[in-house]
Amino acid sequence: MYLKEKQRDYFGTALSIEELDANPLRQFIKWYEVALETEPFEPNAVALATSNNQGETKVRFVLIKAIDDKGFLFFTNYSSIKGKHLEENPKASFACYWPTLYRQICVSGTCEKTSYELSLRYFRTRPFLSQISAYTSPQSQPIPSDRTYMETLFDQNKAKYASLTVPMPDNWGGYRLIPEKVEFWQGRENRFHDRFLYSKEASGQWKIERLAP
Ligand SMILES: Cc1cc2nc3c(=O)[nH]c(=O)nc-3n(C[C@H](O)[C@H](O)[C@H](O)COP(=O)(O)O)c2cc1C
Repeated sequence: MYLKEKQRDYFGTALSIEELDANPLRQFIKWYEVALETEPFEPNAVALATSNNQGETKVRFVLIKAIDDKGFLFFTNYSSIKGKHLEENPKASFACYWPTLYRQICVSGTCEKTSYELSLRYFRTRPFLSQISAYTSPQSQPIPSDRTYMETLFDQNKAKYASLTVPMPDNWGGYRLIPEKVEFWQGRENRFHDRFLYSKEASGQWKIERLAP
């Protein structure tokens, strides 16, 4: 059965090599700032793909919380499936799609854990109840099917830490995805898109190539 679609043509404006920043992280930020204005929800949501050393793969969404001069930062539970995958195989990719702009960005590279200090600094910026949630949840572990089990734990921890600092769990923190390839995709009319791929060369320089749509 074919799916009913809400298909549309893409009317993005031309993207040329001249307007691209030499650094893909800066180019990402340039596009992100536009997406912040046009996307109704969470332009920092990206589909993150990981795999283990058996070749099993999984993709799921995370929020990119920061970009520094090395890469893209997201935060999670290190005992989750992504955490276990990245322990075995630090290679990962993510893609984001900004429909209002007809734009996609695909990033692949290698993940490293952020420092304890950086993870803690971010953990402390989270609202109290989000800290309680991270503290309470053994993310991605099977738990009793009745939701009251987690809600009881949540309420107990909320009461326990009401006037205390919530400890950041030992297995919670950030990853930095250090890019090796970054592709900027601008949807154009008749599926005749503009695509530019940045590849990191051994010298550390970025090479930029146009790809066929
Ligand atoms: C829009 C969106 C953003 C999300 N952001 C995060 C995030 O930043 N960190 C996180 O651990 N999970 C986030 N999640 C939940 C993950 O998709 C996933 O369910 C969870 O991390 C467990 O994944 P894993 O077992 O594959 O590691 C988000 C989900 C959605 C839909």
